[in-house]
Amino acid sequence: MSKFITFEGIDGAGKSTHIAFVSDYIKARGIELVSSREPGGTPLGEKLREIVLHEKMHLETEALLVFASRREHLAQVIQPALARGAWVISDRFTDSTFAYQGGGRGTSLAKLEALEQWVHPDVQPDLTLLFDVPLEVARARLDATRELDKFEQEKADFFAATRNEYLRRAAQFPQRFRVIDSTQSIAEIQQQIAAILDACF
Ligand SMILES: Nc1ncnc2c1ncn2[C@@H]1O[C@H](COP(=O)(O)OP(=O)(O)OP(=O)(O)O)[C@@H](O)[C@H]1O
Ligand SMILES: Cc1cn([C@H]2C[C@H](O)[C@@H](COP(=O)(O)O)O2)c(=O)[nH]c1=O
Repeated sequence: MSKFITFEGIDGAGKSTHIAFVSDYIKARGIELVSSREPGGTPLGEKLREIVLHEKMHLETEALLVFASRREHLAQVIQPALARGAWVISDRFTDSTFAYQGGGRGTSLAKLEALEQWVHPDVQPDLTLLFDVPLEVARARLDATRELDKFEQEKADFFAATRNEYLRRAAQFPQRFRVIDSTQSIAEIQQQIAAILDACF
């Protein structure tokens, strides 16, 4: 049976580091896997990603654009894959919108819930891995690696509110969220993820 798995966390929490591991772990069981990301995942979505990550805009414009990218992603990639029985992993999904646009920017959660109902009333992840770290740890990891985009340049308050909203949602939806202490070593985290995935097979 198909599964939809999402990876979440503040920038630098380490989620991208574990996607290859999860991908190999699932494929080793002979399962067809589609690996994607948001914003993006389709040619149109990738164009929207460039705009969202680099242009300044009204906070609600930003929320609308990430949901526009998601609508296309669902139609072109996620829903067809799930319908044929494949597993899908997505580097970010709607929890990112609640955390970044809702928690970080302060867009009304009721408006985001309305958009969620519009764009994917019948689709929710089966499993969401939330990579959780203190802001300073995430920031140090980012500074060590790359040029920062619009979100990554935000201040500590923004990321504190983003992280809080993630943790609030994890408490709200405990059946699908698994919170991973991402201050652990990569090997320890992989061991924890393997145990979580084993429960899905
Ligand atoms: N558990 C860990 N311990 C030490 N370093 C880590 C750990 N996890 C990730 N890193 C390092 O931190 C940096 C950021 O990791 P990664 O790109 O996976 O973060 P991310 O959460 O995907 O960030 P973004 O959302 O901005 O893409 C990388 O250099 C990675 O090697
Ligand atoms: C899906 C989604 C993403 N974002 C932000 C969060 C990140 O800062 C970037 C994506 O970068 P990554 O390195 O690929 O993680 O986009 C957002 O603000 N809202 C969303 O819905």
